Amino acid sequence: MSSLELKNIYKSFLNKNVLADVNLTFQPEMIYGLFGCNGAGKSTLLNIIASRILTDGGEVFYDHQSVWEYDDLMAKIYLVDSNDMYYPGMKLSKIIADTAGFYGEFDQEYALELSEKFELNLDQKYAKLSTGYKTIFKLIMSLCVPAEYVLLDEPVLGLDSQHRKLFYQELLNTYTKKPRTFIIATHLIDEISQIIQRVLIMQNGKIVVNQEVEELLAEAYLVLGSEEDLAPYIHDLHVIGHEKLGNLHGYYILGELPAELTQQTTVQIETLSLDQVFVHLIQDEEGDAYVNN
Ligand SMILES: Nc1ncnc2c1ncn2[C@@H]1O[C@H](COP(=O)(O)OP(=O)(O)OP(=O)(O)O)[C@@H](O)[C@H]1O
Repeated sequence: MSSLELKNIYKSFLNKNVLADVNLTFQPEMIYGLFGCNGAGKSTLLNIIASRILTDGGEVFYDHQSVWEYDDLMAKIYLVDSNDMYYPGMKLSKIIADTAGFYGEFDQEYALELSEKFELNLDQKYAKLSTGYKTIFKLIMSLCVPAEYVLLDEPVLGLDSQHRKLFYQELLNTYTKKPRTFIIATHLIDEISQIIQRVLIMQNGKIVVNQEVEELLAEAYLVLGSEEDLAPYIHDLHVIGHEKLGNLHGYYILGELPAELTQQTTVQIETLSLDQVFVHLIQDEEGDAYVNN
């Protein structure tokens, strides 16, 4: 398996820059979370990688070959989003059989097993499925296709919590048995923080964070204390957020804390969730200081 390399990707709609010189390498066999506020450019980026929309500049390479020039390379990339990909009148069992015929190594057995787990009746026609079950069916297909890069744009939209949990479990199961790359664009950051290995954050069409989740969270803190206690340290730290409750100040910080500060008995230090890091980082004008491609 090779990495997928995005080089100098530009895209604008109606003279508005949506992607501005995106350079990024997706590693094989890695689960990525792709986060960003509404309109940040996540779907545009995934659609470009999957060749569903054209760029205004730049290219996507697999093993140094442009994926848009070779059909066999395109089969290595599979995108699931809110668009319906199937003929509405077709039975699910027929869609599975046809997909298996198209992709030689489609895991038909696993598709049937997942259909049972999700209680999906394969005799139904696609058009007759509820919104949630249409999503479930598309997700089942995404876990069974032999693509090396599976792109999931808001994959659990419309799924109840039990089905979301089951999907995350199955994604991890299939990944463990057959590692490949999943890129999951979602706003449900905390829900997937346990399954992703690397976090990508987009802001205004740029990747502003590209880091191992563990590494990012290992140095993400909320430091609580009085102004008097904290003032000597704060100016040397990367503060991404600040809150004040009466006399108590809370500073959201990325980076190593000075030992002297951590030893203060009147200062309280808490670790942050990925969602907390995202919320504060995205508001922080210096967010792009964390680019780490
Ligand atoms: N076909 C299009 N025509 C015009 N503008 C578009 C088109 N597709 C996307 N845009 C614009 O591009 C910007 C990025 O949209 P995109 O859907 O990529 O963002 P996103 O990060 O996926 O957002 P969300 O989290 O809301 O799904 C938005 O301002 C959007 O309005």
